[in-house]
Amino acid sequence: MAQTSSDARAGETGEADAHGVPVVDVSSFATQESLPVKPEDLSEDQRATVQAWGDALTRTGFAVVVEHGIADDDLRAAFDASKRFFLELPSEEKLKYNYGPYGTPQGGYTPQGIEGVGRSLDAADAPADLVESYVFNAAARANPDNHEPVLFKNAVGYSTKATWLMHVLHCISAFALDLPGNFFDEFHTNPDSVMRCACYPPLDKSKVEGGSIRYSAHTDYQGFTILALEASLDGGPTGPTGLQVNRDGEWKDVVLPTSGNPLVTNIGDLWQVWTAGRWKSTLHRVMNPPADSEAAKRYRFSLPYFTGPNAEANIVPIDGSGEAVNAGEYLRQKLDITNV
Ligand SMILES: O=C(O)CCC(=O)C(=O)O
Ligand SMILES: [Fe+2]
Repeated sequence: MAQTSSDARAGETGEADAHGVPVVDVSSFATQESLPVKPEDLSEDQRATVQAWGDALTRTGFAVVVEHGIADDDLRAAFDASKRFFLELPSEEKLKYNYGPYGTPQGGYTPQGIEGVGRSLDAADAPADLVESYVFNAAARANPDNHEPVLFKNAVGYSTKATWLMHVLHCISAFALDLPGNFFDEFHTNPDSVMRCACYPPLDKSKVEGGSIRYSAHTDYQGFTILALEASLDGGPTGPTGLQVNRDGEWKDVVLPTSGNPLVTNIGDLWQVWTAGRWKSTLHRVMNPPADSEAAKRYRFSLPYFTGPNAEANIVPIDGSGEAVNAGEYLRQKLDITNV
């Protein structure tokens, strides 16, 4: 049964809702072998899921998805490979997989000090973020020989599971927008999606004093972001995740529910265009833990998967208003301005 944390899940996941990001159980779709196309084919549970999903995205542009069917083992394997890459490989080895600045067409590794995601929002002097990352974009996935094999296998392996979830979210979204369930399929036959492995090292005081945070305020550029946080695998109360969402000018901590394998999802700019602003591409950031706290001494790992439409797709608002945006050109233009 679909539910948000404001009803039956309240006892369990109240914190997440209290912080403004609704929790949506997507099992009524995710467990199906094929996805429904016509509204009359929806079960009662599916209708409730559609309603909860549409409400969440209209209110916040964010939803914490639970019961999505991706196994803990797939996520754990991807996190383990990411930790091995960032923590165990020497810098020279990691740099073998650097093919240029963040957003370089080949994908690969970007050390700290290069990307300042705040620059994507016209903040041309935003400092570098406190993060290193490894990106498997479509070109990287097509050229395994150019990439670190253990990370490739596990991160790309996980991304194939996340791709099914993308289809599930598109189907639920289409119904929530009064469209046929397969409306978004033709725009995702060869999706320009990006699997990103992010590592936020323990805080370095001098960089913090220079104004850097772990990942500065930005909106995501493409379709849905499906974000896995390592804390979600531990099964216990997690407290603030570091991820903060801006609601009405105020920063709110995202806190995960303690069951259901939560994944944080949000829409990027292209879906705001698609929905003619009905759903918002919401500002978010990864804030530094308090100085000298235990969390400030720890690494933080996350696995954001950005679902792109096909690079050549033209995104036209579904209500016919506004101008078309070319998906590939929009992404390129954003990536090109995010390096320090
Ligand atoms: O690491 C996170 O929690 C979020 C990262 C993020 O917002 C992004 O990669 O776009
Ligand atoms: Fe983001």
